[in-house]
Amino acid sequence: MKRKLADIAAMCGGQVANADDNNLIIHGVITDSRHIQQGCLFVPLSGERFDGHAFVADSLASGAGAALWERAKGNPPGPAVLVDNALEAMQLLAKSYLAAVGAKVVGITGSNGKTTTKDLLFALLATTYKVHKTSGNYNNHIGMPLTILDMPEDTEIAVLEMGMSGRYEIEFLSKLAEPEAAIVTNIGESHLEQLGSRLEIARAKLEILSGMKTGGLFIYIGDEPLITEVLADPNTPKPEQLHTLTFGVNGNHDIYPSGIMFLEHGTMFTPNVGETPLELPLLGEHNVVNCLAALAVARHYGVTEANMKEGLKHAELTGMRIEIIEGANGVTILNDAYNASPTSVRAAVNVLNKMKGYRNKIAVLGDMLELGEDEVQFHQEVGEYLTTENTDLLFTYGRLGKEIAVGAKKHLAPDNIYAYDDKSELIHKLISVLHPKDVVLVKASRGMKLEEVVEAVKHSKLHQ
Ligand SMILES: CC(=O)N[C@H]1[C@@H](OP(=O)(O)OP(=O)(O)OC[C@H]2O[C@@H](n3ccc(=O)[nH]c3=O)[C@H](O)[C@@H]2O)O[C@H](CO)[C@@H](O)[C@@H]1O[C@H](C)C(=O)N[C@@H](C)C(=O)N[C@H](CCC(=O)N[C@@H](CCC[C@@H](N)C(=O)O)C(=O)O)C(=O)O
Ligand SMILES: Nc1ncnc2c1ncn2[C@@H]1O[C@H](COP(=O)(O)OP(=O)(O)OP(=O)(O)O)[C@@H](O)[C@H]1O
Ligand SMILES: C[C@@H](N)C(=O)N[C@H](C)C(=O)O
Repeated sequence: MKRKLADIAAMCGGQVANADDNNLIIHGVITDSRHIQQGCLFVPLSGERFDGHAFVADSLASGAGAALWERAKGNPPGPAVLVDNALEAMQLLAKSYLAAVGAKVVGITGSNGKTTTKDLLFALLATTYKVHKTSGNYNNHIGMPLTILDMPEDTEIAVLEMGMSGRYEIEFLSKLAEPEAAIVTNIGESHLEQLGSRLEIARAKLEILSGMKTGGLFIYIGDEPLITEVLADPNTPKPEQLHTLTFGVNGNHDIYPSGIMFLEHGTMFTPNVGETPLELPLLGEHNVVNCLAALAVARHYGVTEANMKEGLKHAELTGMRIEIIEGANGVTILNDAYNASPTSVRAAVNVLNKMKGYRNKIAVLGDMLELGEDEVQFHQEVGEYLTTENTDLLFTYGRLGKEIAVGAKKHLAPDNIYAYDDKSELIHKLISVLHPKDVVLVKASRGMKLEEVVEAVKHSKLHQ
């Protein structure tokens, strides 16, 4: 975003203070004083550890053109826009800027697959339009506004990931961004602790309808009865003249794959709505499902089949989502360490199941967080999902990971199950049994930071 200081004040309902020149041109919005860019607007947010106001003077000294400043904090230390609440002002600024740019918005939510689907949709649309997308996982009440404020002035379509861990968070995001099209990827168990039930998760996800434009397009996974139930509920806020499309792997959806071939480093399939076989640079049937949702939106915006095929070839995917890493030591790693829930762990194990020609299939699984009171049962059920078909050796990490080991005893021999509370001990034992022809799946919730295991395995010298 590039605007005059006075215009920024008008856009966010603030007042300019301490400025020599109200027409000072501001480039971009930054919330971290450690990453100031010359001429930016510094926005002081209050978080769990800091109040950003403490860094306003430093930010201005480092080159920020101006800062938002909450009136309750007294006099600003330099050029500022006075507001009541910096975060709310930043959100309002984002909404105003989005309206000025006039980009069409596609909102993406769901328990799993938001980031992957966002990356795939960007790849498809970018063959035909000027597209902006959420970077990384910037999908909440701070990240999405920052994504919008980072959007180039000539953006035609903005693909915005909308995350939540409580009710009405997606309603807020949807009403801020006013999507013309929206995707719900699935209803899993993520953040069940806060929502209490999968029905509540479905209700939270379908809040994305509440801000949609009239005549908008809602695309959702057709296999999920909870979505169908909430969509049919007359109390679910939705726009006038809403169009809907369903996607899924079996045939009774609007868009489905008419054939899936699992390759070594990707997946090939032909969507029922096209003639052209598409090659997806991702493993797993679940990623074919994600791609179907993206294809539905791309078709809606007139992207040709040839461009879709080309777009997928060049898709830039966010790492740590079943990312294939070929270690120098010959070990193949499936780095799925970004996050985990029962649904996503099963999806990853299904990938392991289809991998052939490896000496050992090794699963390194850790705690799945925020699952609520049934967390032990969820972990044991994941353990029971492991069989000698999909897993030769199981390593678990964490208090709840131990429960995966308990469940795994249903099908795996006890000698093939190793449970650890200490990550370095797990790594030491894992490396001692690794062989160049092994494949290792690494997966747990974000809070478990299992990427440390990935790094260790990637760089280890094997003993065998
Ligand atoms: C506010 C903020 O951005 N904080 C980030 C910061 O945290 P930190 O611990 O450093 O400090 P504070 O938050 O207390 O700092 C307040 C501000 O002060 C700034 N500051 C600090 C020190 C300093 O020297 N100078 C400064 O200017 C600071 O920059 C703050 O602005 O850094 C952390 C590490 O990088 C960040 O993790 C933290 O980010 C918070 C958590 C955040 O929400 N960031 C968003 C931009 C974002 O989108 N992050 C996503 C993750 C989003 C997410 O978890 N989504 C959920 C679903 C939604 C759940 C929702 N209920 C929620 O609350 O998020 C999901 O499941 O996907 C990301 O980073 O991936
Ligand atoms: N459709 C799906 N069904 C099940 N698991 C999925 C699906 N899509 C992605 N996953 C898995 O879910 C995890 C998160 O993927 P991704 O980051 O794309 O989703 P997300 O919704 O953005 O996640 P988060 O809410 O944790 O940020 C990864 O392990 C990925 O392999
Ligand atoms: C990414 C973050 N919002 C998240 O999903 N948290 C998981 C449950 C974790 O903390 O590991």
